[in-house]
Amino acid sequence: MEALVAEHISKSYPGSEHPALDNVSLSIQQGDIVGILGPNGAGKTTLISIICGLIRADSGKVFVMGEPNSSPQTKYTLGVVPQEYALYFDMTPQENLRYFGKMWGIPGKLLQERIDMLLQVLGLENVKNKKLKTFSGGMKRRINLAASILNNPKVLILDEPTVGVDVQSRAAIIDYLKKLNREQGTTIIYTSHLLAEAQELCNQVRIIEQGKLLETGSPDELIQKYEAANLEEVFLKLTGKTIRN
Ligand SMILES: Nc1ncnc2c1ncn2[C@@H]1O[C@H](COP(=O)(O)OP(=O)(O)OP(=O)(O)O)[C@@H](O)[C@H]1O
Repeated sequence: MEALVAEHISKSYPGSEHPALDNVSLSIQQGDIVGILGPNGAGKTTLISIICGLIRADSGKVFVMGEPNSSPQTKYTLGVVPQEYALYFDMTPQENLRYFGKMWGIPGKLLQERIDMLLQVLGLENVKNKKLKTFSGGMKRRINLAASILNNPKVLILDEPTVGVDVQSRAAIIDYLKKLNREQGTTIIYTSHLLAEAQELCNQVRIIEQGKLLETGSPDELIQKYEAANLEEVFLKLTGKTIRN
């Protein structure tokens, strides 16, 4: 079954010359780890925001686990880790996670077990009683991730989760995403412009540029198709540009 289907999504922001998304369709199978890859401004955040229902597309439809993304069910099946922190900096990791857990209606004992597990696997045990305002960006990202997965979503979407984080946090995040996928079968969809990281993490990638979906496939399929050494080279052959230009 498909975890996510997006059909013919288009979106133009008022006043901009080019559409942010131009007729993008995606189909993502349950249990996949999918990288939505493209340079800055490609339309990744816009696409994710539409999938999550944060902004409206001009046209097109999105289904999550077979249900329209506007259905109340989606609140429980879809988890989102935004680029910005949705956290309280005057509270500790424990307090933040308890707050979010209560919001989800997770019963107290189960909630504490989940919080303890997440703090441990994300390497935050030793700072669990310190206020977030003293934390590095990478540590805040890890708590952002923990807050978004407390509710055990079937589909998890992350917007550039490893950008600007320290090496240790990056490894903790990547390892945890792999574990979540392996052990719970969580479908993981993440945006990135880090092609080497995506090549290592993802079994499927979608390449977007200037609002258009350019390629779909596994990293190996695309590397073969473009006779490339890696995904960086696939992107170069596909667009004539490096991803950072
Ligand atoms: N609120 C907005 N108003 C007007 N234009 C916007 C808005 N948000 C994004 N855009 C434009 O839409 C296009 C796609 O932006 P988007 O943020 O979706 O790309 P992105 O791939 O996520 O890039 P980044 O990696 O920089 O976040 C860009 O040209 C951007 O300037």
